[in-house]
Amino acid sequence: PRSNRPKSKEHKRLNTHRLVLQYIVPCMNSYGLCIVDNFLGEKLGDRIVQEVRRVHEDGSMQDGQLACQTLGQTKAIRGDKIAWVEGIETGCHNIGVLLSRIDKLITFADGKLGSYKIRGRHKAMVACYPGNGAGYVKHVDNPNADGRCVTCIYYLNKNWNAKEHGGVLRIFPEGKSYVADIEPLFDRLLLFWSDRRNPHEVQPSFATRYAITVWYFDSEERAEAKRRFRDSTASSQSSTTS
Ligand SMILES: COc1ccc2cc(-c3cnc(C(=O)NCC(=O)O)c(O)c3)ccc2c1
Ligand SMILES: [Mn+2]
Repeated sequence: PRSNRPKSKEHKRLNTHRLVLQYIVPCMNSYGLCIVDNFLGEKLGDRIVQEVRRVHEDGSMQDGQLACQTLGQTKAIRGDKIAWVEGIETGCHNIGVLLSRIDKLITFADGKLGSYKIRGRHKAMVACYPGNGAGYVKHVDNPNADGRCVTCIYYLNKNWNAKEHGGVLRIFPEGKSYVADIEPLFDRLLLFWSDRRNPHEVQPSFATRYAITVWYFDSEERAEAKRRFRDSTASSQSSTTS
């Protein structure tokens, strides 16, 4: 039957083109955030989950930030644990495939996402919220123009039930009367502007919660941020030597 005919390369390219131009671009420019469900399909999604689980079980994730240290009580709830991955490491091939698929979306969208010129990105951040009730307090990813313009998060959690497991990402779009509650569902891709337009929080998670985040740079803002950083380190050196 047609359904399992291997999709020709051209067929896939046209699908991506349509997804970007008819959905992602207009959605980002209107709402500043956009959800794509069933991004890669179950087979590839499963392979990525397996690789992320192994990264977690191998102990390659750094301990998360101190989520909360109630005074006196020694037990500190640690937040998300993370590992930075390029996708070329052994055992991370399918994470690499995910990154190249997101890169393709961003490349197709280039010049149409706001007025950004996207020429690069961070390594991927593979994150695990251990399910001990830790979340992530309300924050802005890029509050001070460090160059990051779009946050892309790929979620990996099958049978996630927010009523029971929590772990909802709540975005508070600046100046809007509504909030966006996003469940970290398997094979879901979320994109949103990284700056102050999108403060957000991860609500306490009560089951292991995996996500892969990539931040894309606007070339101009990134270059400017690097200049500022160089000047600040140069001036601090001169002050110490003088
Ligand atoms: C300098 O070293 C580090 C190391 C780790 C860092 C992690 C974050 C971060 C930011 N945002 C989120 C988030 O919003 N997740 C939303 C979701 O999972 O649905 C998150 O999980 C993690 C930010 C800065 C960091 C700097
Ligand atoms: Mn964030």
